[in-house]
Amino acid sequence: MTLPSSAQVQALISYLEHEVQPTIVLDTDYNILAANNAYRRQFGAAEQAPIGSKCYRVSHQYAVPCDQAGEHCPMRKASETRAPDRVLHIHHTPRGPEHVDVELRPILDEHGEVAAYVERLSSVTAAAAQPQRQGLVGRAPAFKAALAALQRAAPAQIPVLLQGESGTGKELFARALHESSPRARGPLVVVDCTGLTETLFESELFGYEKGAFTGATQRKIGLAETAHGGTLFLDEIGDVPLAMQVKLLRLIESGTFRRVGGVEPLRADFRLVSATHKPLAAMVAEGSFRQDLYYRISAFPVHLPALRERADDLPLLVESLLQRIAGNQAPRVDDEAMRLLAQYRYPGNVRELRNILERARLFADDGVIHAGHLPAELHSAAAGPPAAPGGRRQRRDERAQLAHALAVFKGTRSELAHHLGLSERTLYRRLRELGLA
Ligand SMILES: Nc1ncnc2c1ncn2[C@@H]1O[C@H](COP(=O)(O)OP(=O)(O)OP(=O)(O)O)[C@@H](O)[C@H]1O
Repeated sequence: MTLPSSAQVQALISYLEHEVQPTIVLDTDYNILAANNAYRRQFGAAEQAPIGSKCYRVSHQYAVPCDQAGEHCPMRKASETRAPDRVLHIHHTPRGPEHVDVELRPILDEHGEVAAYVERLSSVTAAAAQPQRQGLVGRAPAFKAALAALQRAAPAQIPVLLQGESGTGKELFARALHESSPRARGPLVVVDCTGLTETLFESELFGYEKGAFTGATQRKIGLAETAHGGTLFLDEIGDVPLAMQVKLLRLIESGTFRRVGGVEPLRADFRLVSATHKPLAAMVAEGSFRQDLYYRISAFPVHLPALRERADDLPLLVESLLQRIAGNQAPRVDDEAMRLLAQYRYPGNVRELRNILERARLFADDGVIHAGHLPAELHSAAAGPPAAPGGRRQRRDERAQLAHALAVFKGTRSELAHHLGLSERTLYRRLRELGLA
């Protein structure tokens, strides 16, 4: 393989020097040949370019290329396809580990062989890979897949559907998507579609004119109008009454609506993000959700993993949540307590973990959370048979955990739901599904 002549490399480097995005030039053996000004500022140690170093050593502190360390290597793929590749990696940076969007382009020589690569990097601000006091944190593969999807969807206008169990961070993801989009300066308007009657839903979403109904003493602007120039987030869209779904469809398709009691068609320009924990496709099949609306809202579906699907993230989440709950007084978690936390299956996901930690830290007089500070269901989960993959075993575990919580919890169902990090409705649904109601 011929390397580009040094004059060619120099021309390329001088072209890239003033690119605003951090960029490096690599040879085919993973050596960094050059790094531009933006790279030195953002990723260079003491603003120095790591010329001559291997990229996997600099970015990952690996001794071998990424693909030999179990990660996707964009260079390997681009050398096979001779086409650009883009991946989300966790890079070692002067600020600690960070999610980085890596875009790699092969430079071909006159024989069509790859002679060098240009790699552009951008720090992902939507989520952190190290403990953080706010926003999304995570680094497990299932979390990275959801984050990579968010990165792809954010710059576009495409409607996004976030699907995940209660407490998986759907609202936090919607916020991150909005903040990473070109509409970040516009409003993010959250509509909770749960428990709204038809009339209430319509007046909330579209607003009403003065005198539209008894009590409408003045005009009210609806949430769709408020979202103009920003993002409209319809949380729990599976709960929208059938009769309202057609009006919602019209709003989404044409961007137009009428205030209740109004005649004038109005227009709102927003980006639509929806979320649900419900199986919308199955609801379409049984006729409780409109198929046309489903296709409209689900152009870009994103699966948000349950906490048990991203068990590697537990220590990172525990540390972040404790910082959020207790600030500088955040307690430590001892090994036995961490072992119990790691074995539990969290039907209420991150919200349930947060509630468990919020309670446990009130017992941590010596600044350490011990196993005895954790609720009974975590102890019984640890005493049970080891969890094995597979739906039936998982269902059995969840059933045992919920049955135990029901038996030992002293408060009301609504307090139990809060304790488990579930909404009351979700708790009732789970109990019904698991035959415990
Ligand atoms: N990846 C994450 N990193 C940090 N915190 C998280 C993460 N995911 C969820 N949380 C926290 O868990 C709690 C629940 O998150 P959120 O309300 O976004 O979930 P949800 O899926 O919208 O829940 P629901 O379906 O019940 O409305 C919040 O306190 C949120 O900050």
